[in-house]
Amino acid sequence: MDSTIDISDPARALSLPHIRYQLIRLEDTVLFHLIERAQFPLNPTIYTPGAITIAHSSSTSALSFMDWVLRSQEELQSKIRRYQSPDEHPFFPDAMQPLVLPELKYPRILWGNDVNVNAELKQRYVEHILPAVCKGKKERPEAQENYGSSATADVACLQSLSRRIHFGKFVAESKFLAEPERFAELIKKEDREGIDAAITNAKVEQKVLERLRVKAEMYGVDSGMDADAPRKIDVEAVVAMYRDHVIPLTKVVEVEYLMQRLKGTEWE
Ligand SMILES: O=C(O)C(=O)C[C@]1(C(=O)O)C=C[C@@H](O)C=C1
Repeated sequence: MDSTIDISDPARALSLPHIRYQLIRLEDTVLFHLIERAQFPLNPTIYTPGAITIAHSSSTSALSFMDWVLRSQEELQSKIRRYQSPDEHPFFPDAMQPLVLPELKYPRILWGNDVNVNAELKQRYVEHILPAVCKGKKERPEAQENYGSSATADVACLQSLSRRIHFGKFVAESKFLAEPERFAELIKKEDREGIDAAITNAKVEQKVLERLRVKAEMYGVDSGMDADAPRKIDVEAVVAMYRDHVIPLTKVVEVEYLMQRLKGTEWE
C-alpha cells in the first residue's frame, strides 16, 4: 500500500513543515469520508455486538456488524502490506495475516514503539463523534438497506482518523530531534505533563480548528444550492471532533511515543 509519508527521504519525513502539510491533507480525507457517512442514518444496530447475526462466521460472531466489516477489511489489507507502513495501525492486531507480497523494507524513521490508540478512537467514534455528525438524522428510522454502506463509510472514517492521529509519532520524533536534551530529561523523569506542555503549540491548534471550520462550511455546500439549504455535514460537530478527540488523541500518541523513545535501541 502507498504510504503518505515520504519514506524515500527520512530527513524530509521528519521535517515539521512536511508533517504538518500531511496533517492538512488528511483533514480533507477525513472530511470527505465523514460527509459520505453522514448521508445515512445513525443505524445504531450495526455497532451493537450480536445484534446482527453474521452468517458463516463463528469466531467473530460476538462482534458488532461494523467491527466485523472493519476486521475483515484489515485481514485482507494486512496481506497487501497496509500495516507494514509506519503510519498505519490496525484496530484488530489479532486479525493480521501473512503477506502475499514481498515484505517492504522501510528506512528507519521512528523509534521502536507499540503505541496504538485505535481502541480508544473507535470507542469515541461510536459513542461521541458519529452521533454528533449524524445529529438530526438520529430520529430518522434505521435504514436496514444502508447497513453495508454505513459500515463501509465507517471503515474509511476510522482509518483516516487513525492515520491522522498516529502521525503524532512523526511529529514527536521531529520535536525530540529538535530538542533532545530537554525531552530526554522529561522522559527520564516520566513527566507526562511536562512532555505534553513541551509538545503543545496552542497557536497551531487554533489554526487547525479555524481551517477545519472553513473547509467543513465549504465542502458541505453545493455551489448550486440555496444559501440556507441544509448542509451535508454539521460544521460544529466536525470542529468539536477535532477539538475534543482528534487533537487530544494525537497528543496522547506524541507523549506515549516519547515515553518509549529512550527505552529500546531498535528502530522501526
Ligand atoms: O503540529 C504540531 O506541532 C502537533 O503537535 C500536532 C497538533 C495537532 O494535533 O494538530 C497537536 C499538538 C500541538 O499543540 C499542535 C497541533
